[in-house]
Amino acid sequence: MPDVDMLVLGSGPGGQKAAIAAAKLGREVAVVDRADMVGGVSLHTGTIPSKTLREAVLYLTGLTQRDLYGQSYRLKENITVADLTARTQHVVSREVEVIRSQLARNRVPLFAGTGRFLDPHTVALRDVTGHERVLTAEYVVIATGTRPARPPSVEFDGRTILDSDNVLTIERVPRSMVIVGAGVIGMEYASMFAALGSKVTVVERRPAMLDMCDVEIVEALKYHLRDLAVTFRFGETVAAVEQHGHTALTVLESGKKIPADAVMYSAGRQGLTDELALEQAGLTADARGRIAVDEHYRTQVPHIYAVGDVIGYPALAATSMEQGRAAAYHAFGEPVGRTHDLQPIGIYTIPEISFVGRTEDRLTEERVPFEVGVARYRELARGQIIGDAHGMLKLLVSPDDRRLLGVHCFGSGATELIHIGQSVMGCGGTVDYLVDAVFNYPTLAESYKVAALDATNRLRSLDRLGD
Ligand SMILES: Cc1cc2nc3c(=O)[nH]c(=O)nc-3n(C[C@H](O)[C@H](O)[C@H](O)COP(=O)(O)OP(=O)(O)OC[C@H]3O[C@@H](n4cnc5c(N)ncnc54)[C@H](O)[C@@H]3O)c2cc1C
Ligand SMILES: NC(=O)c1ccc[n+]([C@@H]2O[C@H](COP(=O)([O-])OP(=O)(O)OC[C@H]3O[C@@H](n4cnc5c(N)ncnc54)[C@H](O)[C@@H]3O)[C@@H](O)[C@H]2O)c1
Repeated sequence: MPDVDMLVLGSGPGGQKAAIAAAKLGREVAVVDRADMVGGVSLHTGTIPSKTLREAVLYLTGLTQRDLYGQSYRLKENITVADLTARTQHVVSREVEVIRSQLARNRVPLFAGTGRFLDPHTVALRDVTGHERVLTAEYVVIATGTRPARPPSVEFDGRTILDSDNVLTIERVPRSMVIVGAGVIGMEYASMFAALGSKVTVVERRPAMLDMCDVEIVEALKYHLRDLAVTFRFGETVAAVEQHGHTALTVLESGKKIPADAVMYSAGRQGLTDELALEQAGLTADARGRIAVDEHYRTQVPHIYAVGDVIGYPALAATSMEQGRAAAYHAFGEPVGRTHDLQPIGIYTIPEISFVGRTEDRLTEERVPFEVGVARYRELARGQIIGDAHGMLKLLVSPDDRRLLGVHCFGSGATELIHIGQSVMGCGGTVDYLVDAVFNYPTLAESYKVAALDATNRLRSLDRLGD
């Protein structure tokens, strides 16, 4: 008899939800993680601290209030790191408590330490003192996440040369900053530091950024960030970063040199699989430490599942949670619905971006015809009230069956608003539902009705031509 039905390695969003789901099905389950990492990267260096920091930046700089109270409006003149991080510690410790108590009341023991395979059903758990205990399990879920990828030639010191882990512990807000990599992490931090008044330069190897998003929205984001003095260097690769006292000099392959108070690397992440002794379980990881899985999150060893960032794209907290639940349900024969195509993406840049479904570019590539309906916040009463003139909602509608193919949102509340579109899409609703629905007024949600009317007006012109 194995010691537990399911052993979960990692207590981030994926691991937590796998464990709770298994416990709710009446199974014996245990979770292993370092005592100081309960809640995972999501809680300690990723989602939660970065979003709490963003909230503090928006509040203290008054950035989003300037259209209302004037361009010089600020809540505080000299914003310090202490001002910015005051809430973070509180939020993180409360969340750790929530996770611990959720696990405890579902009778899921949390072992402090890290796990490594001894064989496909046996894991050695090692705590900080080096003490080891061995646990056997019928099923294992690997939810060990990722760490920032660090090029070996760059000497990270946590003061001037940083990654997204130690950017949270900087001593002062840098006057100038280079951000390497214009992925989601890079652009979220570029937005925050630009809002704080740092002179930010973003260096990105590719010719564009955030290519999963709507092109028009990415253009709008670039415009806003340029307005906050962000410089973009697309199609440029960082060759080296040199430290000169308190200044870091970023050298690009093109020969350009950029001096700055700080450099932050956000050039991808590496799966945390090197300490798992995967070979003992008959598993392997790719060069970026990722583990391959099937549609049920099973690895090539069928009783071992892998979920969350360790399996790669989309590498989000929300998707990791869902993968964890799906893996546990699959292991114990519980049916699980699949909503893969309708996972929303939320990017907390300033302003924020969110979307669900396909982009115009993808639909065009796939030769799927669509019509567009747009609502601009400046034409909504709520947009005027909150002083957000740049926000927009875009619906992509099929002219054949009038269903929504994609919803793209930019500006205040985008990451919340997107769920209206997600629900309509998930229930197979058409644009006509949104035309007929009555929304509270004045709200930003009203943008759905305005965009739906815009789309149907265009569809009507097409229909008339057809007649
Ligand atoms: C700066 C930043 C901002 C982000 N913002 C967002 C956001 O706004 N929204 C969003 O959806 N996502 C965001 N993400 C992504 C999100 O944090 C991840 O998708 C999520 O944390 C992945 O969850 P996970 O379950 O894979 O585990 P993780 O959260 O990565 O945690 C893995 C855990 O496994 C543990 N572990 C590692 N090795 C072992 C071992 N051998 N034994 C036992 N335990 C082990 C680690 O200690 C860690 O606690 C952000 C990420 C970063 C870095
Ligand atoms: N809001 C959110 O949902 C959220 C927020 C943050 C992070 N995340 C997740 O975290 C993951 C990691 O994000 P990320 O931004 O670190 O990685 P990424 O892989 O998405 O982006 C890294 C970028 O760096 C560029 N790059 C790499 N080396 C370079 C070099 N030497 N010079 C110039 N450019 C270089 C790459 O071309 C790439 O565009 C993502 O998959 C994302 O899903 C999600």
